[in-house]
Amino acid sequence: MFGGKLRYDQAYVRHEGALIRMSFWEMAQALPRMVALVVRAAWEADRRALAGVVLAELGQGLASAYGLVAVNGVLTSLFAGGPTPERLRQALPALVVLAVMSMCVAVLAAWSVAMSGRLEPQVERAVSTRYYTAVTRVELVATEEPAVQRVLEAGKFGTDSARRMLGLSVGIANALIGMVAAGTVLASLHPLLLPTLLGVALPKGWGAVRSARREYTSRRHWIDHRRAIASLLQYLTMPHAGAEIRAHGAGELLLRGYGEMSASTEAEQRRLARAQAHTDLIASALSGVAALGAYGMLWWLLTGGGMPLAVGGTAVIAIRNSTAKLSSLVMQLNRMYEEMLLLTDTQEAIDMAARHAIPESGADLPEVVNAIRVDNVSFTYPGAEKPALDAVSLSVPRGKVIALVGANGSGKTTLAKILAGLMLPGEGRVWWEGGGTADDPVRVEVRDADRRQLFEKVALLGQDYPRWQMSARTNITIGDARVPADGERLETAARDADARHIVDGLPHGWDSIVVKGYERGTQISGGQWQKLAHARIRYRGAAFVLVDEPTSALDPHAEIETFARLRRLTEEDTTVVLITHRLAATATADHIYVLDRGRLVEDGDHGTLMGREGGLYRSMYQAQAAQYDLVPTQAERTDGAVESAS
Ligand SMILES: Nc1ncnc2c1ncn2[C@@H]1O[C@H](COP(=O)(O)OP(=O)(O)OP(=O)(O)O)[C@@H](O)[C@H]1O
Repeated sequence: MFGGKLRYDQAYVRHEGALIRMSFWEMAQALPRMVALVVRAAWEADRRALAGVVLAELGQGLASAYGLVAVNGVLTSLFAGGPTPERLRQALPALVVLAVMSMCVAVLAAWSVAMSGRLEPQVERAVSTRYYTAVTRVELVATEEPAVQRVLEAGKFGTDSARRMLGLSVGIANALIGMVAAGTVLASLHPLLLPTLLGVALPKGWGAVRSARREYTSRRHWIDHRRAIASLLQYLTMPHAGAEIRAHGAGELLLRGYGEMSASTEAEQRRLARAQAHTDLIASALSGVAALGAYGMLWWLLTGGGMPLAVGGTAVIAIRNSTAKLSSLVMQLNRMYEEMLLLTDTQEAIDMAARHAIPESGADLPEVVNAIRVDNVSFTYPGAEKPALDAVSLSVPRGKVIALVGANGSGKTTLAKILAGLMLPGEGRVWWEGGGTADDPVRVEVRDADRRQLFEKVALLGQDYPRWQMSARTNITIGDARVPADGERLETAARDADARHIVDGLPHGWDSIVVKGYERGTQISGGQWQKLAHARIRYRGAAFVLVDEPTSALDPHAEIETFARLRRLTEEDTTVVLITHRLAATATADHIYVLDRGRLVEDGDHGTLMGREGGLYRSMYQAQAAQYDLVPTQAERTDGAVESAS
């Protein structure tokens, strides 16, 4: 279904350096950096909440340590000589301290939960915003490079890791402080008891890291596979695929594919579970031996008379406390390690995005641009063998309709993207000209230009334009996100694009959501979507309007009307770059450029191009016109000649 296996893409994992990054040493080094990243995000989001969490955790540690000291006091009083009521009375103050400390721990734990609950969503938002802002600034052409695409895609999985890492950091801090408290008390009871704690901790830590690494490697290897399964399942519920799913039986094929692909995933899950069980067993055995050693040493100290019984009792409680904290620490470290790997991916994606970002500054464009000049431009898509554009030179003057014509794949859309500044040419130059004098205009080359200024001058209606599954209003006002939505502009744009009547017919007018399934949701037709898209470029009100097959879904009357409306834009000095296979519409264009396999092969107005015997434009026009019996095809002309000769 996907033309072959999608798993075990080891090369890419190695290429990204993920395996190197995952070494224990690398991760140990990365931990402070990642925690700092999370803490910084938390600090910027909500300082008071962060301070609250830190204080609550430190307070809990202190209270636990005092609690243990109090336990020691209680046990010492109880194991002392004398009558029982007397011993109980002596234990009372320490018991009160113990009760107060327990209450403190409970209150501080609740406070920490409340504060981290407040902080976590804010941290997630901060990191997600950083990631998505960075990704949307990447040069379009960079997103076409598989290596970049993969890093950017992998970064998506770590955006909520920051949130989880914050929760885990709090948990780890809590466990660590608890262990330090118990360790300090243990060391003060007898210095030999402390190293035994390490013996219990180390195997568990080793097991946790090993399992997390294994899970992560598996996730990276199977990333394409998981994506493919998700997209496959998505088709099953997508409204636009619904007809073929039912009528063509495509659903059965997809479900079969899902079954086969899931079987491979399940096998991998089984492998992981077996490996994890194996690792856990080894870690627990080693840790168990160390715990046995700790209790053995305690026994030896007690029997040898080196330690009073009461102190031995406190030591047992301290060891139990610290091993409970240790279990929680190991569990959380395991998850932390995995989340950290994911967050590292996000950080790497943000860094990669920054390296490929559209520059945020550049030369100012002239206030009024009189022409875009394309000079000997070639462009090859990343990974492609042949250029999509090959030494193309042309000019797009202000206030004209310029048509780009050519067969499928001849390079029209690519040229439009270059004109819009969305892609930079591989070779050649694109000049934006204006101001100065007619002989010596101000010229800014697209690579030097402030691209934000350039984009402000452009409105796009692509072949595959987005159908925003939002309100009818947003579908139009999203055309100009720089300013708050303007009702008057909205009405004018809708009227100018012949879209007002569509909105009148919607159950909730402008507030209707143009997709079913929401409360105010409704479905609109393909042509109605296209009219909303036209209204969107009207709303944008840019000097250069680039439209790619703008009437593909419109009925004949609407199509004729739409081309006329686009033509009328030139009366406001707007330039229209029109890509269409409907050559009746290009007949009225001011200038037509004809592309063939990436090269510019003809140009001129309709009359000039039709006068060119054997020309590409002429043959395409005639072939289309012949469908309506307007012009005889070449074959018909030849037949006619044969008939008249005979
Ligand atoms: N994202 C891409 N990555 C790689 N190659 C691409 C990409 N987009 C287009 N191409 C290739 O570049 C060439 C020009 O494509 P382009 O979309 O510009 O043609 P077009 O003239 O607009 O075609 P159509 O009339 O079918 O819309 C084609 O060979 C196409 O396969």
